[in-house]
Amino acid sequence: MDYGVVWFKRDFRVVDHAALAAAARRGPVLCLCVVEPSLWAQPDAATQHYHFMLEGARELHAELRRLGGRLHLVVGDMPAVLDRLHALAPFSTLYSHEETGNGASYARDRAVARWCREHGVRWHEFPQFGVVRRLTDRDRWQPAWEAHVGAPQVLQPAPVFVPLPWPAERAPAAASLGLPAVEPALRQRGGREAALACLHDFLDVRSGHYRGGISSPLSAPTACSRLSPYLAWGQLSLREVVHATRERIARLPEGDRRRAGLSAFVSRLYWHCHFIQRLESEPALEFENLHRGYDGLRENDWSPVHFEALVAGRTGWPLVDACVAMLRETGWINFRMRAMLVSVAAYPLWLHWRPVGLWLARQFLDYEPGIHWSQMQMQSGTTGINTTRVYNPIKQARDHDPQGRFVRRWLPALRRVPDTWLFEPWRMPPDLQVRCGVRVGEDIPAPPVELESATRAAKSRLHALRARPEVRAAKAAIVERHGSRKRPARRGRRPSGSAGQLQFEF
Ligand SMILES: Cc1cc2nc3c(=O)[nH]c(=O)nc-3n(C[C@H](O)[C@H](O)[C@H](O)COP(=O)(O)OP(=O)(O)OC[C@H]3O[C@@H](n4cnc5c(N)ncnc54)[C@H](O)[C@@H]3O)c2cc1C
Repeated sequence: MDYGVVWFKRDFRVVDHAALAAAARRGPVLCLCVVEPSLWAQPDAATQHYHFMLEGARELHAELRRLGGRLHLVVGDMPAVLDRLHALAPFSTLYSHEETGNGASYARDRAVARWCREHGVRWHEFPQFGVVRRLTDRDRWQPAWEAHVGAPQVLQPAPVFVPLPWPAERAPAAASLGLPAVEPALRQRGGREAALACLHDFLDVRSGHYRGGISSPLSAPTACSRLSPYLAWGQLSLREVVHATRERIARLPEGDRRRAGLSAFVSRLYWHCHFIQRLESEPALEFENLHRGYDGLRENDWSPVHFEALVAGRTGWPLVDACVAMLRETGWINFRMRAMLVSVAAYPLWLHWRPVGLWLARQFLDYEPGIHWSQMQMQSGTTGINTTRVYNPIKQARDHDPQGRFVRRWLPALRRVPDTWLFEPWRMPPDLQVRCGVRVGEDIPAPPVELESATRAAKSRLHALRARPEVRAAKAAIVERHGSRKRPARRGRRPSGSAGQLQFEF
């Protein structure tokens, strides 16, 4: 009996699942979730990702049980799994969503495509986001995004299920995949139920605080949607979220704060796919500068001392260290604080984006390679098409945590530091350090570099490179291939130094 294999990757849901629907329309289906040890051994993989994925898989399994089937979990590298399955129970078609993942998942997909060709199996892949495979013209991207999110959700015909021809396997423990034991104690939980609760809570209530609430690390945890891990792991479909949001906007009265919040939120969903499209079109950007003219800028200056201070949350700049502490406990921080962390790493600490990005990929529960690596490069100044954005952690603290509530929550030693010294505690006079019982260099670290001069030196190195004729000349091609067309600059009147998505505001 012929059947189709539905391969669930980062799309653990039944709702709006094009691959499952297509397979079920054609005949019996076998639903597969493959734990691939070689992917979990990658340097961007983390225990929290694995557990979040399994939480989603468990709920998907329960959902498929209600439909009369099950999700079969198998451990092994995908081509080997397909070999085994095909030998025991031949099938003619493989169904999945397209994935724009890291280099290892891209190589794996190519190996699967090869396997399919060699075994006469058709592989049908369906877009999961508004990302276009083999996009030839960036001008066509925005209408394609709108067409994807505006299309009706895929209706699910009742599938007929086929069992796996070998006994059920258990998910391996994270440790046996080489993943560390620790994960953020307060991270979001995976699964469709938590995802829907998060979505509706945001649509109903929290979106009223989105505008004005997303920048401060104090208000952002509730003002932001917090949907990123559910989108990254496909426990919600992007289209489902856009539809629910647009329907809600249409029902809200004029002047309701949620309307503005939800409109701004939809534009973030557009950026979500815009950045993933960059990696889809340029897979090398995970490893190489998007603008190759910036090669050599930081590669040869790696400072383990700076990196260790950052990762340990011991840079001495309170807002930076508090963000690292929050990230360690929760697996999430807001956009502005992510950008600030990377900016501090890239400018005063002069660290290359790749190792910093690997560390952050493991810290972020919502790690989405396309957004992540594009943002790492943008905030480090190596895309060549974005304005240099440098976030001063002292100014950010004054603007977004003026009373020091955030830094004192995450850095207990600062609770004893008087308000006057909160933003620059390393400057406290020695007698005051004794009186408040906080010694710089012991209870709190001193910054490894002087912020202003180190940032100034970093910026001038970057600007010197950017001014070179060959670097300037190569910019146009990158804008053409990757620049956003959302708000095009008026013909012949570009603000100086701008191109593509310079108007990207946060
Ligand atoms: C260095 C750096 C790395 C990042 N890495 C990731 C990542 O791995 N995964 C990830 O989902 N986001 C990443 N972001 C973008 C952004 O910080 C997160 O999407 C956001 O903080 C997630 O919280 P939220 O869902 O509550 O966001 P909301 O503000 O509620 O946004 C809604 C959704 O829009 C998308 N989105 C929001 N901001 C952006 C943005 N700037 N670019 C692209 N998409 C956006 C996300 O899917 C998000 O879930 C990164 C940002 C920076 C500066």
